[in-house]
Amino acid sequence: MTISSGRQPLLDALTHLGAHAGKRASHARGYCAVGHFAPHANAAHFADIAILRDGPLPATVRFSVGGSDPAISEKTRNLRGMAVRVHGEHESYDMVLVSEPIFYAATPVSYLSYLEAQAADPNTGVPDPQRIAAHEQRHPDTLRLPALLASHAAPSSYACTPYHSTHAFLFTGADGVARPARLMAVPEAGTRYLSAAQERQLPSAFLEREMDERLLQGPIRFQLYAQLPAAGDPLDDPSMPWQGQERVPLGALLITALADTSCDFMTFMPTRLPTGIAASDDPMLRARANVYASASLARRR
Ligand code: HEM
Repeated sequence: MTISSGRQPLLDALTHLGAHAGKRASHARGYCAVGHFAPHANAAHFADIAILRDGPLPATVRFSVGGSDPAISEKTRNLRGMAVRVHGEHESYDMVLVSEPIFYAATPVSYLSYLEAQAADPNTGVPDPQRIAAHEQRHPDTLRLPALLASHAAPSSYACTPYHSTHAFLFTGADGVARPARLMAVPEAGTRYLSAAQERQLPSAFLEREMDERLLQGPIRFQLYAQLPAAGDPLDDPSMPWQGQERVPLGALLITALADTSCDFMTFMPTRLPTGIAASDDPMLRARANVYASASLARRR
């Protein structure tokens, strides 16, 4: 069913892979949570913005499973998402993060080719292996994330995986200098993937109940960091892992309760940034701004 306008090739390609009317064209399965963000005492040195100076601020969060199918099994070895909006007094800050340090493609052209290669051939009902092979030869950047996802089982909980921005952003510090960094959220519960037995035995939907039970013990915590690049780490390619090990602590994100469907019609925008944080020249990040705005409009129709 058509939910796209036809003016956004990337959105059209995602939609063609099976988007459902009224649902997100990507990360369709998910649910909402609420909590707050407590900045680290020194975070404003790194990024001189009100959100990092003020006390704990309310946050709306959406956890999701990648893909366009709202009924996708939560055991699927694909990306998990954590979208966060920190509600500042004057500005909000959206962080749209995924459970691996890299994304599918280096550029919008490469991502479009990847999505088109995954589409079912109308004659056979399955993707055309020759088209996939031709795509992979032209765009080897799109091989990295699928290999990483296949190398381990799905996270055993939304609370037990790190999340990453994959893009670099520019953070302007108290000294007026803008420094590139990627965002990462590190779970205090540690990183845990499903065991082989859990992959076989768990029902396809288990994550919400797991979170409900976990929240009975208290808030779920993530430490948010700015990951700094090492020399040579690319600032404009989310398909490449960074070697940089240095991290600046920005604060703690606490999830206190699940919130059902309250965020369903919110659009978390990777470019909704407070003054003091700017988008980098990453062409994927630039492309996302238009796509998410169009997707959101289409979803509300
Ligand atoms: C040009 C490349 C990309 C395109 C075309 C794209 C497209 C989309 C679309 C259409 C949605 C649904 C938006 C809505 O209806 O509100 C979405 C959601 C999402 N995307 Fe992307 N995306 C891209 C790159 C990325 C990257 C690099 C990341 C990694 C951080 C990412 C992570 C997510 C997450 C976590 C969601 C779910 C957000 C939510 O829960 O509301 N995407 N994407």
